[in-house]
Amino acid sequence: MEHRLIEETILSIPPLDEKTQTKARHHVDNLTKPLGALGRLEEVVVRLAGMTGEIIPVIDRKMTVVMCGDHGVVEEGVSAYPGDVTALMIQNFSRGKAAVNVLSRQFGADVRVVDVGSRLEEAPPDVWVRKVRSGTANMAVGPAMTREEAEQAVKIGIDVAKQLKEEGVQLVATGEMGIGNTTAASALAAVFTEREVSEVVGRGSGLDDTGLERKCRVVKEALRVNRPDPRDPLDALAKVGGLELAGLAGLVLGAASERLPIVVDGFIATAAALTAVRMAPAAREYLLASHLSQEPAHGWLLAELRLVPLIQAGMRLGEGSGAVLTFPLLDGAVATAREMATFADLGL
Ligand SMILES: O=C(O)c1ccc[n+]([C@@H]2O[C@H](COP(=O)([O-])O)[C@@H](O)[C@H]2O)c1
Ligand SMILES: Cc1cc2nc[nH]c2cc1C
Repeated sequence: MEHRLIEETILSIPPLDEKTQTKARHHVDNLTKPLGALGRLEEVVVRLAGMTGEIIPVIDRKMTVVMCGDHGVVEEGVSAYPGDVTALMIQNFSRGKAAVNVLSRQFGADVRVVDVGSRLEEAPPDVWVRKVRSGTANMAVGPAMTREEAEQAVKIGIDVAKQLKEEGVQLVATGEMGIGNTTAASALAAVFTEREVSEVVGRGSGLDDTGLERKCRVVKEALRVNRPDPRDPLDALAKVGGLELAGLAGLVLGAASERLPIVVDGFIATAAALTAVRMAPAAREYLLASHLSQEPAHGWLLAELRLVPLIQAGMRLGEGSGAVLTFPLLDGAVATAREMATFADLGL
């Protein structure tokens, strides 16, 4: 089983439960409000019903998984921040002091930090250390990692999803931390959307104009040197992806196979989700898009996934912060389905 974990997981992703979905639609349509008046919240309830198989879904136990990894390509000067910030932020997550921790506390969710490939040598005890390697290699000169390493990181993500299911988690959010990872996400976006590099590269954590130009050149060079195959998502992940991106792709596959709803965070998390969906189209059905990032290519990735984000707040933080911000909206949506009167209750 172990060596076939990825294939088995892909094959075990069930389609949505259409009967339950139809019943949920019927229930929502009979609530005491004009038809469709709760807008996207209605769609959320109906989709969650199809994913979970419950007419009124229960999503009380939510977990944000923050996958962490470092990027060799940072040595090309593609980030506004030094690579050391990845390790510092892992410690910050562990102390509960990052934005994702604060927002998760605010909205009653938990955070699980998984180090798939940072350069941090000794992680705090609550961090799940599943390190495939200490950072990727510089994709501008060769592949970021081997195919085997990418597979290993995907398997880690699948395992994490299965463990969360066993713990009783009912919804997962995809977070990431990795200085340089918008370069990897842009490269994957170029591969999967076949758009020009200049269209898919943005300022990441805050590059100036010179930095942005340099980042474009580096992504072009990485694609020229590695020639990632758009029909082979694992090849693309290995050559121009990242360890936390591969981990998140695995998390999406694993969560979908367990019928767990997945709230996708920003640009990097969406690039990972699209990679997972290219591996397993059925996984798409389990995704909810949280917000629209400031990164210019995020909208195109969401369009590829046929997802519409719930929030536009000009965010570009990552960590799962945007996904966690949707939790009160999701809870509100489910509460209306659970607690509102129907027209039949009013005798109509
Ligand atoms: O999620 C987003 O849309 C997003 C957009 C820009 C930057 N980030 C975060 O910033 C880091 C990557 O930025 P950079 O410039 O180092 O590639 C990484 O840790 C991400 O979590 C995240
Ligand atoms: C400080 C900092 C925090 C982050 N959180 C996610 N990406 C980040 C990037 C930086 C630079």
